Amino acid sequence: MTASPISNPSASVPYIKIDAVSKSYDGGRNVAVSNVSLDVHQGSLVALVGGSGSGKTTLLKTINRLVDPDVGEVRIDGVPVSEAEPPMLRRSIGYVFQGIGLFPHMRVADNIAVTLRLRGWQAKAIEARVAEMLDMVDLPQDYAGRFPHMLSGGQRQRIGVARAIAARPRIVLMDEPLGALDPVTRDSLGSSYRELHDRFGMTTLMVTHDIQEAALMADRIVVMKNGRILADDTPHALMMGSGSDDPDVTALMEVPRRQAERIAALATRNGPVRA
Ligand SMILES: Nc1ncnc2c1ncn2[C@@H]1O[C@H](COP(=O)(O)OP(=O)(O)OP(=O)(O)O)[C@@H](O)[C@H]1O
Repeated sequence: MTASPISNPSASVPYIKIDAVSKSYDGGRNVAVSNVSLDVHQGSLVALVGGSGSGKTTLLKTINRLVDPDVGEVRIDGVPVSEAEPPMLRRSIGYVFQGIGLFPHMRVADNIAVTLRLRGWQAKAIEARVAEMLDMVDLPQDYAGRFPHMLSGGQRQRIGVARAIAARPRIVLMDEPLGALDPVTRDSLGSSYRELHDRFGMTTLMVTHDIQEAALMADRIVVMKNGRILADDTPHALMMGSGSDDPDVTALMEVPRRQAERIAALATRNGPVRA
């Protein structure tokens, strides 16, 4: 029998364990991830941040086996993902990426219901869950009958999030999930997502370029550079400078701290505020 690493999650910690993982491309010339170890505890939301090409997406994909490491191992609830059939593993892990490929010939409702159908849900239950998901991502119910080409980029992105979490997976991997959204929707969907994440006890790894979003949404921020982890701590510790001495991390964490100060100052002054 094929092992199913997330069929029986227990309270054992860490829930996801990335152990000394390395991955390179082009016959070893391009090192994407270099000897990375990371523990993710059940119920936590961890943000992966770092410059372009720092290895965030590659690392994320080792969890649902879109990428298999050259060296090292990923375990979910103690079971190596290498023992799972990739299609079964992916069906049990929510995955959202920017520009997510909705099925163009399928209406929104059917796109959201893909995993539910694969799991054999009854029509009534599917209909109810689709309606709940549309509410969650703040789209009117009559969008259920639309095709993806009838939606804006941001609306498609919201359907991508709805599809990924419709079956309430225990693990959700998000790669720039809120990237195509306007700031108001981005903020609102980010908060709704965090609420659902907590309500349903999901465990989320989220790649984002927005450090402010990471600080506001995540329990922990992992900063990557050149395939390695530079820092891994709570937003508070990193913003207070106690999480890392690395100058890149300090510069990165200065951004939300200074923005928060400038916005707080705006509330008490007239006119532009400079940091
Ligand atoms: N399929 C691939 N084939 C060859 N090289 C790849 C492949 N995927 C990623 N890379 C390379 O691996 C490195 C890490 O890429 P990765 O996408 O993991 O970084 P990232 O931090 O997610 O970047 P970004 O923020 O720009 O999305 C980069 O140098 C990239 O060019």
